[in-house]
Amino acid sequence: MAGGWLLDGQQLLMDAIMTVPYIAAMIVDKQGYVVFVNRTYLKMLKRTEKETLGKHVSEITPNSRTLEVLKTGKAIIGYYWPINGYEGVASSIPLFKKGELVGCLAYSIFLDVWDGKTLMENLVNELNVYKKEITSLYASKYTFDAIIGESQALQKVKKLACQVANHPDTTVLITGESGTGKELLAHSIHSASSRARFPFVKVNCAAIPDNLLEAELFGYGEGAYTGAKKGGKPGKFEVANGGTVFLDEVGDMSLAMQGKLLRVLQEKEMERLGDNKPIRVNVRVIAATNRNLEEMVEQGRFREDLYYRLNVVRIHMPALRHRSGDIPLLVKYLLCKLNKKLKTSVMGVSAPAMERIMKYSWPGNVRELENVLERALILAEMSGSKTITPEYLVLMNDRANASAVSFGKGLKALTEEFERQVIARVLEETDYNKMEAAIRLDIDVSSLYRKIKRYGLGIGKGAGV
Ligand SMILES: Nc1ncnc2c1ncn2[C@@H]1O[C@H](COP(=O)(O)OP(=O)(O)OP(=O)(O)O)[C@@H](O)[C@H]1O
Repeated sequence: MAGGWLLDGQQLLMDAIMTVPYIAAMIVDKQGYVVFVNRTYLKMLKRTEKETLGKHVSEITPNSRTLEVLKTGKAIIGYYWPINGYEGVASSIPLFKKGELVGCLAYSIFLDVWDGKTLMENLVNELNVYKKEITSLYASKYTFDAIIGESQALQKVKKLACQVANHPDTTVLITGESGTGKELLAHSIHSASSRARFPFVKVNCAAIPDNLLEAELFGYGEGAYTGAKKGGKPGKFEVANGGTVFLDEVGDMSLAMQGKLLRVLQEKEMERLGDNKPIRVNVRVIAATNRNLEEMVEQGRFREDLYYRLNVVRIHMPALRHRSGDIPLLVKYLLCKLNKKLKTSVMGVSAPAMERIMKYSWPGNVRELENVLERALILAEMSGSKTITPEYLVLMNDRANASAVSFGKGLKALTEEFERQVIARVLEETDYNKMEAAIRLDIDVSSLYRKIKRYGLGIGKGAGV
């Protein structure tokens, strides 16, 4: 079909173009007579090859700008090209041989015709597969059934959470001590809401340094900084589109980041870093903190306007010591869960061990209970016991012990004892990450190191102090 003046390489290219289903392509010679036309073009023209080859371009497609190109020798890229009821974007490119203009290539991409449609469908299907994968990657892991406890306090929490689940746009603030199940509750709210088939994306605001947190939340554009990924990177707000963003430890966000978050919550729109294209944000925000936000607002450490934006529905997770009636149920549930995880078969807890568990104050709440039981279970299994007895329970600040220790001690010694226990607990909870522990304790890292040395707490992972 091509004219005889084409080079071998060009011939190969033309053969390829000939078979591409969604590109309409035509070549005319320098006078404007058709010397090449592909199948897609013929379908659009509703002509046969015989009726087209050798005809003048003005007769075949009067809206083409090919003749202009033949006159000027300059390419015209991306012009509007209506033909036979279709609308396309065409380009006309001059062809030269040994510096002399020999013709013009005109082509247009039509995605709404024939195989182009199939291509589009394939792309959409592929996109849906990726969307599904992202959703399952970020699927919420828990429902309300996973929240164990029948105390009145917990029932109240679950009832309120169920109600708010039915309002998928309402921002929720979950407060409570560390380990009380705030994240568990956030997952459950998402799972019970109409956003459940979209992602649940968690961001730990305390664990990420400020300069990285912004990119984590909002993503960055291609040219945001040297070495930025091609095409940029979506932030968690974009990934969660349609679903829920869970901002854990929101009280640990810097004031600067608080301002940026507030803007997104107010305008429901954000921009990637280094990119000024606005992106619509359709997510529910659930924030959680173990800090006293009211106090932080008073001290100027938390923005009042953001506080009100987050505090639309407030759910407080009660501390375990305030609902000790839930402990037996939790122990039963956790033993079952841990036996499965550790492939052990420790069946129960002796009455004296349960008494000790019930008396303990559980400063680390359910997380601490789970950790203590895990250790006890391993110790019991190692000793061949099927029951957890008091000697397998390693408790940090047993109330009974605390009062024994406190008896006859001065305030300074008691304060130090308390400080030691708190630091030990936070270190354990943060997996001995000193940076994170220092942030949680609200002291600087150097003084944390001094205290670790002083109290002999240099145990655990990375504790090279
Ligand atoms: N009511 C509960 N029933 C069963 N498991 C629970 C319950 N509450 C908490 N847990 C378990 O305790 C652990 C800690 O819970 P979670 O991470 O939700 O607490 P959190 O309040 O978000 O803690 P932090 O403030 O430290 O992030 C998890 O393993 C969770 O599954």
